Amino acid sequence: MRVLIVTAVPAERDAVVRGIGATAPEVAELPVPGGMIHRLSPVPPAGPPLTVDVLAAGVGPAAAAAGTAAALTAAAVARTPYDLAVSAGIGGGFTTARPSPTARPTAERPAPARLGSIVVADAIVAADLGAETPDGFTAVTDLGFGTVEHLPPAPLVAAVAEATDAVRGTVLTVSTVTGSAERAAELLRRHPRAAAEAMEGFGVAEAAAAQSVPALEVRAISNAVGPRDRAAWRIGEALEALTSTFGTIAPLLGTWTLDPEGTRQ
Ligand SMILES: O=C(O)c1cccc(C(=O)CC[C@H]2O[C@@H](n3cnc4c(=O)[nH]cnc43)[C@H](O)[C@@H]2O)c1
Repeated sequence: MRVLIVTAVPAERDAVVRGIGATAPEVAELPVPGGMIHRLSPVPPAGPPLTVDVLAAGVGPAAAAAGTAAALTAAAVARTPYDLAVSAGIGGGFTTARPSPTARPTAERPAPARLGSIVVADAIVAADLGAETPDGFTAVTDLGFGTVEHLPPAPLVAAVAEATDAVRGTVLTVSTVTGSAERAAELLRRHPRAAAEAMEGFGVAEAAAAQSVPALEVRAISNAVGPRDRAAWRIGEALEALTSTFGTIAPLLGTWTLDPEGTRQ
């Protein structure tokens, strides 16, 4: 089982590597076109050996897609394809339980994603891929092309969320970080199940889908989605949460396709 984890920046990559490295020392640094992979070999509780490669591919969906595609293609050409691609890093959390103070709470909304908590995406959604029209935002899919959503494997989402006590919900991918209460409310109105926002998940998932590789997104919440308040960011705490989460889930990443006897489904 081979897993590719893609972060935006080296600080996130190092946080993930520290977490996995607690039980599996880094074994190699390998160049791929445009980047450097850090390779680890955690021991899975069952099933075949596990190789986890971690790559910092840059900020934003385009850099994430380019880095992911390069790593996936290099592995496929070497006849050692990846079984899973994971977008990981810090993110903004939707910390309110409803789209606006006047909106009725719905059973659909995930729990609020508080600072330092973990969000696992059960849907990875491109939130600003579309067109502005007189009637408001229209997604590319409503214009008749492309896709705006990728769904990670449900058994893997459940296993990771249960092991880490994470919030499960939609993680939005945006090219512009939300900076106002109005924009946050608009995103929640369009995506009532949104738990977090970041800038890379859809890029990783789109590149993975192009090669029929499943994708997952894991975000540690560093700030609330909404009005800009740099003093309130908790990047250090979020990176620590990322480390602890990947220490916990690394072995699981190799087992989600196994049946109860430990053989591949
Ligand atoms: O300048 C700002 O107001 C601002 C607010 C939050 C984040 C940023 C970044 O430039 C970080 C981008 C980087 O981190 C991820 N991230 C973290 N928080 C968020 C967020 O609230 N919305 C979107 N992305 C976020 C993102 O995935 C990037 O890798 C600046």
